[in-house]
Amino acid sequence: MNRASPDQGMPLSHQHRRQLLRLLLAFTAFFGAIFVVVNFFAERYWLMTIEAALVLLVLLMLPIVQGTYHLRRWCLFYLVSLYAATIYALASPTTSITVFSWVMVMPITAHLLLGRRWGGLFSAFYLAVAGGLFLWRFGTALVVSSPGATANVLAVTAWGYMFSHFYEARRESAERELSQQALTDPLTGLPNRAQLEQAFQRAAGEGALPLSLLMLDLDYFKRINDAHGHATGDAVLRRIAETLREQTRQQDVACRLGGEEFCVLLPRTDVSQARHLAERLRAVIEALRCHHNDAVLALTASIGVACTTTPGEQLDPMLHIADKKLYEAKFGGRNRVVY
Ligand SMILES: Nc1nc2c(ncn2[C@@H]2O[C@H](COP(=O)(O)OP(=O)(O)OP(=O)(O)O)[C@@H](O)[C@H]2O)c(=O)[nH]1
Repeated sequence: MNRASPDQGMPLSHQHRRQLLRLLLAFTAFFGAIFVVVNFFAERYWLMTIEAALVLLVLLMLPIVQGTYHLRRWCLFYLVSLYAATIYALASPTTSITVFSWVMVMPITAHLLLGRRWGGLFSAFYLAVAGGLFLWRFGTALVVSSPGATANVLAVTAWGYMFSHFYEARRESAERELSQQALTDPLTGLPNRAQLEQAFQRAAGEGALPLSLLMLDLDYFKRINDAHGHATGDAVLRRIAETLREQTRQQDVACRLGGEEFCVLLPRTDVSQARHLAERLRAVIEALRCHHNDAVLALTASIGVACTTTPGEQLDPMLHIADKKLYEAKFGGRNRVVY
């Protein structure tokens, strides 16, 4: 059986982070190997061993992160390993002051891998430790004697931190907004077909059986558009959406499939409960009084009901059945429920 991609159904950033982590692992292996050699000739054997261990670790991680479903854990593991190795290098009395240049890239790395909140916390912790180690190794005398150099280093580090923090905050909110737009019908604000698919997978995954589905289509909607204009038709669709929201339970998912066709997913609902709700919806829609100028628009809906008790059921066959029942309702004279 084909395994689904580990990024399927995840935010886009998940896929980006996977690629970024792989790139970082390759970089770490490459530069780590260089430092193993450098430290060997500098006779810093402990540091050389730690760097060799880091190289080995990242090489082992490379194939794992490609298919893991626990990407966040691996990002954390990588960062902790990188932090530990570099902190050891910062603390080693024999390394040069330039080893502290690594500190500047850590906030960017942590933010891009872990996001605004955890990336921010991780980098703040790392910067505090690195600052402490710097003072411990070189004392305040160096800071006082070269204020220009100190200001440069502090400014670049703070710059990197603020830039990545702000960038991640904006990126996260843009991603939230985009995914909300991609899952919502703009006219009615109801979930769209893509969100129905997700809700169905979730309900099926949780074993919320029996699972029912109502397919609802307004009758002779074209006549409303033709007689009163498209804007009135839109207002009617929004009113129907409101009615569906009011009449359904919190766990139900009412969505607009397109045109004047709606669907309601009913987890843990058997066919008789679903039929009951469908009859109620039909009656409420029939009793709705939508006003246009001085006219009162008469609305009715036909509803098809499908229900499953089978674990692992898919959305498409259920939609197909509900659609067939809806067609029977239309064919049988409209303003009725068929189950
Ligand atoms: N106002 C408005 N009309 C829409 C929208 N989407 C589709 N429609 C219209 O919905 C109408 C659907 O017409 P039909 O498919 O013939 O259905 P109907 O008139 O409801 O007839 P039956 O379903 O057979 O009862 C068409 O006139 C479409 O232009 C929309 O977003 N807004």
